[in-house]
Amino acid sequence: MIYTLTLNPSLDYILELDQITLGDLNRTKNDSKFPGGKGINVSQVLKKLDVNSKALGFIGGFTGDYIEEFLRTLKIDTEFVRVKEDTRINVKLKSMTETEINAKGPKITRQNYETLKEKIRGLTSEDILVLAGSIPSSMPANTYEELVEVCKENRTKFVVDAEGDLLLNVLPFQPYLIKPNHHELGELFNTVVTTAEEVIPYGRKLIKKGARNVIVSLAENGAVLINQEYALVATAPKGEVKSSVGAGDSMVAGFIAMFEKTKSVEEAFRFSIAAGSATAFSFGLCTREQVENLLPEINIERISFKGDGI
Ligand SMILES: Nc1ncnc2c1ncn2[C@@H]1O[C@H](COP(=O)(O)OP(=O)(O)O)[C@@H](O)[C@H]1O
Ligand SMILES: O=P(O)(O)OC[C@H]1O[C@](O)(COP(=O)(O)O)[C@@H](O)[C@@H]1O
Repeated sequence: MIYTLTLNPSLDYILELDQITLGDLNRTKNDSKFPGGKGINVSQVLKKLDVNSKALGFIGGFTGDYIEEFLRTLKIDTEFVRVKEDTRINVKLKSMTETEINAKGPKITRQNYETLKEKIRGLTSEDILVLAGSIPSSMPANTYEELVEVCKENRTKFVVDAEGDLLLNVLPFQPYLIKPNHHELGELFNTVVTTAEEVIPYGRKLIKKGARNVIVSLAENGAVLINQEYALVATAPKGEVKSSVGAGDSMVAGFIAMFEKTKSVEEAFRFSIAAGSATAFSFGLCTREQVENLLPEINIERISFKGDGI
């Protein structure tokens, strides 16, 4: 079974405006609400790709009710731990550029955390856990390390999509896949990386630290997959971006869905890019049909590291 873990779910509130003036009254052209948070998005895209998963994490208040109800109508299994405060609302401003304001999230008590941890202890070597997104600020900074340690003990394969130290600190536990975007990769090494060529050496450093596969996404410039043996450099399809919220999460879901089916890293990678772009070209998340239509537009070049050391 695939489990997704969203410690900090969100109700994403997407506001479209022609332009935004700070300090002034602004009115929207369109607005929409989506249940979000990285793991929840992964579960939703998996479902669209006909793959079942169970969503775990913390949920609270009226925003939490909305998310649970939404997932129920999509027939996505959930086993959330209820918390007292409301699940956060993340504001996404879309005008000439995209601006995001992600809230810090509700208070999580020690007891809430223990209840969640008990669920993670129940996973086995047959399961995959996707740990995705930020952690509420009331939780200890080493939360992900503690959880992946449990995975390691139970030989549960795990995938991590998180930023900064949250990501760096899980690497010694050998995540099967991590997916920083190029900004996040640069921040890990106090530098700026923009091209596939610049990404590869830093991606290899993450492999050296323990990751099995690294996908670095480059938005409209595609993505690079790096592992011990090779790098795959892929282009992204061209299209009109409606909202790129959830594009990265769609990549993670696309990779897992196709890898489970074919066990081919290259096919899974191609599918993951198509899923990311299909979401960027939609309001909300991609559909299977949109993903399949984009597959022929993706070119992948393989660079072998044989005899190159790491
Ligand atoms: N403007 C775009 N045009 C085409 N594809 C895009 C665009 N933006 C995002 N994507 C697709 O979504 C993937 C993830 O996007 P990115 O913005 O890098 O990740 P994240 O959402 O994690 O920040 C990219 O690798 C690409 O396949
Ligand atoms: O947990 P974080 O890092 O605050 O991110 C949460 C946000 O990420 C999202 O899951 C989108 O992520 P991506 O655009 O990286 O795929 C939103 O739905 C949500 O608002």
